Order: sequence, then structure tokens, then C-alpha cells
Amino acid sequence: MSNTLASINIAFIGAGSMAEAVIRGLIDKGGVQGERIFVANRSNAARLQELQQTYGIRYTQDEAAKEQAIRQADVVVIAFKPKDAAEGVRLLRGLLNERQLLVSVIAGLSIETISGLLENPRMPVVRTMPNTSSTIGLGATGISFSAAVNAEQRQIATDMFRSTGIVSIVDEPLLDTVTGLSGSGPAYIYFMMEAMIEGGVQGGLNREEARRLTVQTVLGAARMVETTGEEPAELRRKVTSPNGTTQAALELMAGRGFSETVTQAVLRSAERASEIGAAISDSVTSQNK
Ligand SMILES: NC(=O)C1=CN([C@@H]2O[C@H](COP(=O)(O)OP(=O)(O)OC[C@H]3O[C@@H](n4cnc5c(N)ncnc54)[C@H](OP(=O)(O)O)[C@@H]3O)[C@@H](O)[C@H]2O)C=CC1
Ligand SMILES: O=C(O)[C@@H]1CCC=N1
Repeated sequence: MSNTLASINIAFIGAGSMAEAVIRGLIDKGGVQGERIFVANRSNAARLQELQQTYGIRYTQDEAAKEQAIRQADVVVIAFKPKDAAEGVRLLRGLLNERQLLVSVIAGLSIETISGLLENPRMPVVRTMPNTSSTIGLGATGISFSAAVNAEQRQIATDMFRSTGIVSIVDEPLLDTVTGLSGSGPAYIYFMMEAMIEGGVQGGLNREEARRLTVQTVLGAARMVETTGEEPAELRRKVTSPNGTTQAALELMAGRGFSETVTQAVLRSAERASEIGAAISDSVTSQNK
């Protein structure tokens, strides 16, 4: 494998929103040329054409050429839905070799299940959990490596996802928690933003103004935590005047179980990732019987 991100060939199998988020980050922030990225999916040719027009990636409709591109890639990223994982990974069985690196972004799918589906425990596998903010270089990605991943491959995988944001290297079981926190996390913030906008509208603002104020509030709050280094709880206290408006709002939120709900949501998402992983593993085991 070559040793810089800009000089490797990357094949994405799966062309959905997560693949696009990583591709855009790699091109915009990682200095990867579009022509070094090959993208394949199952059937949606219009989607591949759209990605080619937007990012200059390569794709083909020819099955033999597709297999050739996968064989020639330094890194193969699997980015299909968990329900398609068993079939999708099996199809790669005869195409991959141990000099390549297989990177998964699939929630719940364990390294052990991937190795089992490939029937090759020596295949270097990187399991990751990125998020959609990778699109703009503000992603947060958890990464775990199989024992077969060498130091250079670790660097490549880390560089790939660093080009899309921050990277946290964790033990594999913790990737489910990363899924609950930062993988699903953008949706929690969007949910909160939807509700804030609605509050602004119900209070009489027009929707566009409510949206603008909400976006800046969320951006500013995140940036304050990052820039000041202060704990969110401390910053919250600074907003909250005794017996003032914020206190009234926070008391209502606390009374309706806001903190507990968000904490439990993170843990439920993590649990769901584990359930999804177990379901794939069980389906593979029953098919092998
Ligand atoms: N969305 C998110 O926020 C995040 C998603 N993930 C993970 O990313 C993965 C993809 O999610 P997302 O991008 O949202 O999904 P999408 O449904 O947007 O995309 C799935 C893609 O996989 C393709 N596909 C399905 N089966 C195969 C196959 N056998 N061979 C090749 N391509 C195949 C589909 O092609 P076609 O349309 O032709 O069928 C489609 O392009 C999931 O496993 C998810 O857990 C991880 C972190 C965050
Ligand atoms: O909802 C999902 O299953 C995926 C994984 C993390 C974010 N989206």
C-alpha cells in the first residue's frame, strides 16, 4: 500500500448518504482526487452518475470492470445498510486480498462477522462509526482495528477519517456507544432544533427568522464549549440568571425528564447497534448450518 492518503485508490461499495459524506470530506479536506475514488452500488445508476458529476469519482456499469476496480483498490469501504451486509460482504470474498484494507461504516457489524463472511481472519479490517457531519469536515468518527491491520494501514484509515473531522480510536465494543453518541447524535441535535424553531414560530417569529436564530444558537453554543474549554454545565450556569427566563425553561425541561431522556436515547441507540450486529451474526450462523 502507498503511504499517503492522496496517493491511494479507494473503492466505496454503497453510494448512499454516508458514502457521500465521507467522499466529500476526503475530496474537500483530504486532498484526495475524485478519480482516485471508485464508487459502486447495487442498482441505482442515476445515483452513481450524480456522484460522478458532483465529485468526479469513477464508476462503471460493467460487472467485470467493477470487480477489477475493487481488486485494484488499496482501501475498500463498505457503506451499505446492515440488512444488506451479509450478502454485500460475501460478494467481496473472492475480490479482496490481504494487502488491501477493508473499512466498514456499517452500524453494529462486528469485525468478527466481517472476517467470518470473508472466510479470512487475516484480512485487515477497520470498523468505523462516522457521522454525516463528515460532509463538511466536522465529522466525529470512532475507529477500531482488527489484529491484522498494520501500522501503515492504521495511519491511512486514521488519516482518511481525520480528513473528515475528528477521530477517536476505541476498543471495538465501545463502537456501539460511539454510535449512540456521535453516529446518531446529529439527529438528536436536529430534533432539538426542530423543536426550538417550532417554539420560535409559536411565539410569533416567522419560520425563517426562527431558523436563523436557532442555527446560530446551536453553532455558538458548540463553539463556546470548544473555544473556552469550560464544561457545558458551567456555561449553562452562566446563561441561567436566578429566577430568570432560562431557569424557568430548564425547570420545565428537567420536570419532563430532558436529561434522562437524552442519556437514555444515547444508550438505546448503542443497544440497537448491538442488536443489529447480533441479528447479522445470527443470520450468518443460521445460513451456514
Ligand atoms: N446515515 C448516517 O448518519 C450513518 C450511517 N452509517 C452507516 O452507513 C451505512 C449506510 O447508510 P446510508 O448511507 O445512510 O444508507 P443509504 O440507504 O443511503 O445507502 C446504502 C447504499 O448501499 C447500496 N447497496 C446496498 N446493497 C449493496 C450491495 N450488495 N452492493 C453494493 N451496494 C449496495 C445501495 O445501493 P442501491 O441504492 O443501488 O440499492 C445504496 O447506495 C449503514 O450501514 C449505516 O449503519 C454510519 C454512520 C452514520
Ligand atoms: O440510524 C442508523 O442506524 C445509522 C447509524 C448511525 C446513524 N445512522
